[in-house]
Amino acid sequence: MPNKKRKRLERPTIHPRNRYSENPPDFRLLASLYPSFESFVFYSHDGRPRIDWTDFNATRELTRVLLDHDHGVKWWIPDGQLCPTVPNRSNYIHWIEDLLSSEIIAKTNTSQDKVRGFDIGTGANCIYPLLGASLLGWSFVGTGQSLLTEETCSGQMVSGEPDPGLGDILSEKSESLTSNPVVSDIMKEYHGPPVLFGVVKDGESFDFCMCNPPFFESMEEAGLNPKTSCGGTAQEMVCPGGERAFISQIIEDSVILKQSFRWYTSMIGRKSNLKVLVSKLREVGVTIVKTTEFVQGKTCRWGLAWSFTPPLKKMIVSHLVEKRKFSFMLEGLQRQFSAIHVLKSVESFFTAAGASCKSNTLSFIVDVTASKEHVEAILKSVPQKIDESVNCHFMSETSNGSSRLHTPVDDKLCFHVSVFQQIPGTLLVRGSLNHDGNSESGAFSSIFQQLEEVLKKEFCRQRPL
Ligand SMILES: C[S@@+](CC[C@H](N)C(=O)[O-])C[C@H]1O[C@@H](n2cnc3c(N)ncnc32)[C@H](O)[C@@H]1O
Repeated sequence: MPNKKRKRLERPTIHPRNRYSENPPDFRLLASLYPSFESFVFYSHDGRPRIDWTDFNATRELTRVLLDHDHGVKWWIPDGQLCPTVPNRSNYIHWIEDLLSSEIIAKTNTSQDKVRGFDIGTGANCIYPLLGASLLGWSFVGTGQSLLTEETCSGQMVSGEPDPGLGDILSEKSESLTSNPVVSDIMKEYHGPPVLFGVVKDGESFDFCMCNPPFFESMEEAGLNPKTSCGGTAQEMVCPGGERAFISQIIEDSVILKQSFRWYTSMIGRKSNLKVLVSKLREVGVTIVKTTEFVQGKTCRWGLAWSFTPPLKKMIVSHLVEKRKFSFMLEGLQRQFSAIHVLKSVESFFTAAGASCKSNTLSFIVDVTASKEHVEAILKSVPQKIDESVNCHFMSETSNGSSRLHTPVDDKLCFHVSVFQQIPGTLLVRGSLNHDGNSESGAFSSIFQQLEEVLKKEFCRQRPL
């Protein structure tokens, strides 16, 4: 099979419970049912019905008819506001549903009968509360600068009578979005109105929060995709520092609010930001991190979730996927460096934490033995504070649902790291555990990720984001 094709097949796809996963929207049927939509549908040479994705009116009409036809929701947004795509946004809702039903962390007593969510930045379109309520019966509190005035927002939700519950799903909090002096000292990158801390009331608790953040730093950056027209005003799309600053603020707020939310989650638009934010979570002492990829057509986004709720250890064991070998590439190696420099740096990385190392410069291998204390020292070697009271478990989820978990090591860790030349300017670094063991595998994975960051910083040319 040609490489390109195989790659496409291996990509994660739409969430299996997404109602459009087996049956994508049927434009022909919708056009026959909704004359207002019919005028946007045209037929290509092969007879397939299409719409012009660069036409805001067409995408808005599609969203309107899908919400009406498949969710019983009457919906509309004014010209130019951010227009959501229903199948895409449903993926995030189903992922949260997975998190809530998984038994990775303890259930809390916030989880009464009805799931209670908090939508950061509901926007004029109110899409997440609408989908969460219509698909799963959840209730929401929503916040946002561009949340529509009460009459428009509730008008969107209740005018279609099919779901009487929808009127209750959203209580608005936009009035809280004034600057808050209490939080100003913790805002390092983000300089906007409060996000969670200062907005959530004392004693209030939620099953989860979710966020589709203002992704961009400027409107120029936001207008980069000429192939679609989803609208979006500056107030909806832009914040100083972009999504990285915004989600960093959610993380900092979560450190204060801790178990007020069972799960903190956010969508992320750039993979490079995912890595940075996962590192940040590692620093602040969360108990668990989960990541996922949302793919829908040509759009790819990432989901990040974390919690301060204690993990259920027994359940965690069953989630473990043992892995003894890890590897990464060092691409764009700066000219003056070669495999030997990298090998030396690998050795210093481990000896600096007290681990013992034996290098073989002929075969480009370093043998490492690290005690529990050395492992802890390596994991703490990231600058900035770490909450030492919490054992950290980092999980990432791949398209096939497998998970990686990083638990503290019980005894000592023995492994070797090899450096291979791939092509000029590119090295492969591979780490292999010398023996089996689940907890070793978890800790080793964390250490290896850290090693990757350090080596990339030291040896690779930084690409502009
Ligand atoms: C990309 S839009 C997402 C809108 C909608 N949730 C969606 O998925 O289409 C980001 C939203 O965050 C809002 N926002 C910006 N700063 C905020 C803050 N400090 N608190 C809450 N919402 C904020 C913006 O006004 C905007 O509506």
